[in-house]
Amino acid sequence: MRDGINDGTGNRVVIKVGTSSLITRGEVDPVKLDALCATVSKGIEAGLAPVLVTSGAIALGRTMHSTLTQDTAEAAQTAAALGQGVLYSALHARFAAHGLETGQILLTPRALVAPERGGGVRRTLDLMRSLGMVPIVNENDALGVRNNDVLAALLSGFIEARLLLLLTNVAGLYDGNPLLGEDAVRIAEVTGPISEVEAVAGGSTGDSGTGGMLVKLSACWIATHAGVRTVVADAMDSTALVAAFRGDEVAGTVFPPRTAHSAAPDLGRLWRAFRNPPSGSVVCDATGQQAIESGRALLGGSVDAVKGSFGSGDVVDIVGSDSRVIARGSVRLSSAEAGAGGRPASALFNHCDYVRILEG
Ligand SMILES: N[C@@H](CCC(=O)OP(=O)(O)O)C(=O)O
Repeated sequence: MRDGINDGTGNRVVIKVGTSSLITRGEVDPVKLDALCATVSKGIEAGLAPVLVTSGAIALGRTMHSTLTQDTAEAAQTAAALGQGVLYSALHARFAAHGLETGQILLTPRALVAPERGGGVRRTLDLMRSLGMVPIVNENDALGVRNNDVLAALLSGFIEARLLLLLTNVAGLYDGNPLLGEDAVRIAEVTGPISEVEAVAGGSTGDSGTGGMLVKLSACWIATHAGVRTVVADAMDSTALVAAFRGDEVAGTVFPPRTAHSAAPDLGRLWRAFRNPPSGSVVCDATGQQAIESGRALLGGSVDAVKGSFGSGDVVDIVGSDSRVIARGSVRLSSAEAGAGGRPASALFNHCDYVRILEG
């Protein structure tokens, strides 16, 4: 039963807040933090059970040591090691002032996509929820700095959330960059083909987080293909959570689920297919298209053309002869191997490791 606001399972929501919506000039911003506390408090008053995913550790840590401004993975990881404690103590103290008890969980995508690792995470979240605590999640950056939007999307599928709310410093997806004063129009709802939406977002660098809007879309595709409604909204709008949950008008962008909610979405497959924007594409013939539509292996013999340059393990689109993207996945063969002209007989994807693209 997923319909009632207070039915025990249907009230779960994941709220992700980006660096730009918590940190100003290298410090936790009290005004932004209060806006987040107000969002969460209003959600709890309305009967929701929020899990928070917050960024900001790297930005905080970089200001603590001059060498940590370097653009290297280890500088970011060390900055996160310094900044995480400061970030969490600020969150813990301010939430406590709002009467909310919090607890910190550091995760990686792998902990959510591998069933043998997820049990402890699930039990921790369940107990925290039953004790009325707000879990505050961040990526365990020492194990690899990736992207918290994607982590939050995986978490929303993992807990079968009713809503993923991505809070940022622009109120949704625009067809330009409103922060640069461009005459940009907000897109209220995204139901069209994902490649068209990405083409719009590619020119929209409105969000100042690590990945910008294009990477945020990767998270939207993971969550909506796991059956979770996703909304991108302005972090300062503390009414957005409850409005988005109720399906009321929100000053943001709504991504309706692209599949019926599945009790056990294949999060590993969704992660591999959508963790990055695609590096290229393969155009397949009618036989290949039929194989994809029935979930079978796409053989090299069905590839008519290869576009872009990609390596084994990269994300690529599978395009039908009508130029429509029909699937996306983590490819086994590089672009050189797939397009060598010899039309290799072997499968392009390990274990049919692609996700069929579903329109909203
Ligand atoms: N774990 C990192 C998150 C990095 C990240 O994804 O940042 P953002 O794009 O601002 O959500 C941190 O706390 O800084």
